[in-house]
Amino acid sequence: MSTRGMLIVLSGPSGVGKGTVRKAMLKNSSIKFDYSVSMTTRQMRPGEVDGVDYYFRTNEEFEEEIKNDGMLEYAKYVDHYYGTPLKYVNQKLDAGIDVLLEIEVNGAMQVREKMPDGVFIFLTPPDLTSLRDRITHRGTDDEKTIDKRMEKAKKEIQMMTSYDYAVVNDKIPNAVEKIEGIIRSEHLRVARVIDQYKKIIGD
Ligand SMILES: Nc1ncnc2c1ncn2[C@@H]1O[C@H](COP(=O)(O)OP(=O)(O)OP(=O)(O)O)[C@@H](O)[C@H]1O
Ligand SMILES: Nc1nc2c(ncn2[C@@H]2O[C@H](COP(=O)(O)O)[C@@H](O)[C@H]2O)c(=O)[nH]1
Repeated sequence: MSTRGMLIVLSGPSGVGKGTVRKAMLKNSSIKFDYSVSMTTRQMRPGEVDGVDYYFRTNEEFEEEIKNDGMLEYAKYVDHYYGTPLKYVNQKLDAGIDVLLEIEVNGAMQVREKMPDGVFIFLTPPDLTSLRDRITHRGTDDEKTIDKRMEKAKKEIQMMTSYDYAVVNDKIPNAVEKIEGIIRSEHLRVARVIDQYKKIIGD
């Protein structure tokens, strides 16, 4: 019997660099995981691809998914729905593959309730000025939206105490190295590997 995959939840304020760090890990790292593509009702940004960056859906379609118990978690963030389709996550975990979710804090707390053996990592900015600079330089949001995201960010950072780990994204390679270290250590937890030893030690 293969061991169930590990669920890794990466949260942190919008613009802190979650996507950048995840892409760096998928490209270079010896750590293997699949990324769960979220569903959202927000507008597609230039360069984004449906099914790759998000599943872009209407409000009605999203609410239908909720009604059909199709979401592991969902939340409203700055006027739009965001959520994690449940089926993909379960399929991968059942196949022994680690899955990474990149989600905001309210959704992460729903996942904590449903899948408490997940690993919950909070990515923080070095400070709020750098955070604003990152969102601004990304060039995807107008000033009003940036203000809303910064207000959210302050509240989200207060939620860091509900996570298992905090990683500062000062430089991308530093953050990647720390997250890789967390994942490696988490794989060694006795609770995760005990099934493999049952033949030797008995039940
Ligand atoms: N360590 C870093 N130093 C400087 N800039 C960074 C760093 N990490 C990411 N960035 C930049 O910050 C911007 C936001 O990064 P990214 O889109 O990955 O954030 P995010 O947390 O995934 O945002 P969202 O949650 O809104 O999708 C990008 O322009 C990215 O290049
Ligand atoms: N609760 C969830 N939050 C999600 C999900 N996918 C993304 N997000 C978070 O939303 C904000 C805004 O994202 P953006 O792409 O519009 O900048 C950010 O904090 C994301 O992490 C999800 O499935 N569930």
